[in-house]
Amino acid sequence: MAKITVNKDLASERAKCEFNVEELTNYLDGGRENTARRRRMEDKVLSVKELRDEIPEEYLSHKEKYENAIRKAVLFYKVQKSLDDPNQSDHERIRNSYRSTITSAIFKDNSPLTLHIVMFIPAIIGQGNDEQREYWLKRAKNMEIIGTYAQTELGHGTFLRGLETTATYDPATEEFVLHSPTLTAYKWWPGGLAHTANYCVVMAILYTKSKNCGIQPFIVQIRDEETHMPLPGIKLGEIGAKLGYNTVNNGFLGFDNHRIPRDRMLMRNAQVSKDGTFTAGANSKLTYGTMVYVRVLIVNNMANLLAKAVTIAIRYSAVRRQSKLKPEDPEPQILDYVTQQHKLFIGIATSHAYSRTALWLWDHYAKVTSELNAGKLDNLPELHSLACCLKVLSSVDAAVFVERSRLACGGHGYMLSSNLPQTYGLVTPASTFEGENTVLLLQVARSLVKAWQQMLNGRQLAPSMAYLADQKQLDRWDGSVNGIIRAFQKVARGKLAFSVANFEKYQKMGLSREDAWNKASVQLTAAAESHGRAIVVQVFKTETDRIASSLSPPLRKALDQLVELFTLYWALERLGDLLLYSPLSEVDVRDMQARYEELLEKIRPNAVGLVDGFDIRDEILNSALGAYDGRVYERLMEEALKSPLNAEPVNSSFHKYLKPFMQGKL
Ligand SMILES: CCCCCCCCCC/C=C\CCCCCCC/C=C/C(=O)SCCNC(=O)CCNC(=O)[C@H](O)C(C)(C)COP(=O)(O)OP(=O)(O)OC[C@H]1O[C@@H](n2cnc3c(N)ncnc32)[C@H](O)[C@@H]1OP(=O)(O)O
Ligand SMILES: Cc1cc2nc3c(=O)[nH]c(=O)nc-3n(C[C@H](O)[C@H](O)[C@H](O)COP(=O)(O)OP(=O)(O)OC[C@H]3O[C@@H](n4cnc5c(N)ncnc54)[C@H](O)[C@@H]3O)c2cc1C
Repeated sequence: MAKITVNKDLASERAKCEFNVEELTNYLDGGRENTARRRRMEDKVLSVKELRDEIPEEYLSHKEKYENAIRKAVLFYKVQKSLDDPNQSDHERIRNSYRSTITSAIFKDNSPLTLHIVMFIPAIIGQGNDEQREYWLKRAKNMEIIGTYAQTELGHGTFLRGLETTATYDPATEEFVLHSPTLTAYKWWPGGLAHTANYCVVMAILYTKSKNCGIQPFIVQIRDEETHMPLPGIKLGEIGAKLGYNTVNNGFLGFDNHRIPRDRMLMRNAQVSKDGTFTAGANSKLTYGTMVYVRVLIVNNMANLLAKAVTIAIRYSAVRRQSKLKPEDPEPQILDYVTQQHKLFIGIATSHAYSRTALWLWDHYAKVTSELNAGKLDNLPELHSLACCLKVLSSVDAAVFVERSRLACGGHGYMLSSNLPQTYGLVTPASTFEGENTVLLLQVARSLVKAWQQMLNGRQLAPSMAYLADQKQLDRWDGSVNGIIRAFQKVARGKLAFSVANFEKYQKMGLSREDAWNKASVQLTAAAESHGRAIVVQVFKTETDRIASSLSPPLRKALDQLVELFTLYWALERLGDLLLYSPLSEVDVRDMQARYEELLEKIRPNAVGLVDGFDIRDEILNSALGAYDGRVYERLMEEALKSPLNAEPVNSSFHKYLKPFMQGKL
């Protein structure tokens, strides 16, 4: 293997690191064997030359980008399949791939098959009865059919009960008639729907015996399996260029009285019999299960995307020298500016926080799902609330810290060759898809208000809300991590109490329950956000303590510093709340600030080691600024030279427009 020359600043950063980077990687992967397995997979995928782009994607047309993405998606799927361990359960397969970011090496803007894997197959698993699973899963898993999840419409994304697509049962032919009565009823957004999928799970309002039976899932063929032409009665297309996700092939879909057989309604929960009799499921919200599943996955996805962005920005900050700290000294590495450390170290800590939280949530999800399969529904409301609030917080924080990483790279962060703009394009839609964030916070608030009433009635609360029942005030400020976690719980409790009181006050003033809720909703969402913060700091701390206990002291110390930094960062961000709901004094604030600055200083020598520990290969980072060797300037120039405009010294537009214009001839 050719020896790589590493930028000397990066090399000296690596020499300074106080812990063993490989040990950190193994910790993040969940063990040495998992690291080895992940790397083997990466080696294998990256050895396929055809999966690499000859021309940078950004110089392709919209159409070429899609065609190139499809070409690679097919090949990538085959390589992945050849590495699959058939003995793993679906749960293990997903859990073991939580650190896999290899997809990013192939697609800068995500794959057109994402929805097939992430929603179509899970919808069949979660919504299909045993017979339907048997038939459709085999076809979907073998890629004999490609599907997507078609729920959102042009006129409605959030309000599912307001969907306009109808599925009307016709007992005479034992078929459902799918129809889009208006333009706003057109399905709009589903990934892969435009030109990739030939099937989809369509969420539509079921009518049988002239009764609205609510939203139900239907598996619908939309294109001919041979010719790929849209079937009669189906209108399909692409929704156009977007901020990101441009290779995901998001589409629209309209139905003109399109008929499908009765057995195409996914009938795990609710059923329609041949004569049109509707049997409701145990809980109508089980129909929303696919969304819960994806919200859980998003938390992990956000942690990985943030790890990518912060790796790029930290390495760049070690290489980049700018301005002067002291007049007599040379220009320092920008990483020596404490403001730069403040911008970036929180990104490292946040990625750790959400990757720990994601695993914790995934295990919780798996437990509740197995209970649901056994007919026990008691823990569904808590799971829904947790998935909503952790999806919201992870997506908001990832978007903020990815963008901050980009800004921290100055002008070069604006270049597509840094891969930071595209990474932002991948994190920011997560605040909207799978439930718009404000709307999901309102769902969390709804569950908190309910819990509050249960507490007043002396009933036991779900474990993640149990802290609400602790009525004891904090008698003194305890600035330890555990002390701050308790203070965050007091904040969440206090804000909830305040918003419930106002909600009730507005009703007493004569507002309807709905209007009072709307009027109190800014406070309610703030209480929901605080609840989420309390959960994340607590899970981050307890899970790190639990898993890191066997690590070497230097690594343990570095992880404890990240947990403390994360906790202090949010305490300082939320000073107003803490001053209102905890016994925090001005002196305590000054102490916290001093400790925060001390932590930045302690983390500084380990910063490059910490991002190296994420072990994200250059091919995955795809960044001129973030490569392992730190050849930032050389790579920027190499990438610039790939611009098609640099293929010729004089562009034809000079002779056509500029020259006549400058010579007054145009
Ligand atoms: C760690 C492991 C990780 C492994 C990693 C593996 C690698 C995988 C790589 C990929 C990873 C990530 C993928 C990233 C890419 C993802 C691409 C995503 C593309 C996007 C797709 C979409 O966006 S699909 C469309 C999504 N749409 C929505 O989310 C719509 C949002 N709206 C709603 O959910 C509902 O309308 C809303 C909940 C807002 C209201 O519903 P409504 O029927 O009106 O209900 P309410 O009246 O408000 O409430 C009634 C009661 O129902 C309860 N409830 C609501 N929802 C649920 C639910 N889902 N489950 C359970 N209960 C629910 C609610 O709480 C009320 O209860 P109450 O008791 O009456 O109060
Ligand atoms: C990249 C991307 C990929 C997507 N992929 C898919 C897919 O594969 N399949 C699919 O079905 N869908 C998909 N979607 C659609 C996505 O799920 C919806 O955009 C999302 O659910 C939000 O709905 P909306 O766009 O209708 O927003 P709206 O609900 O119209 O929200 C607009 C504003 O109104 C506010 N608002 C709405 N309702 C309330 C309320 N009750 N209280 C307070 N405020 C409210 C929101 O907070 C927001 O500020 C995708 C979207 C994106 C961006």
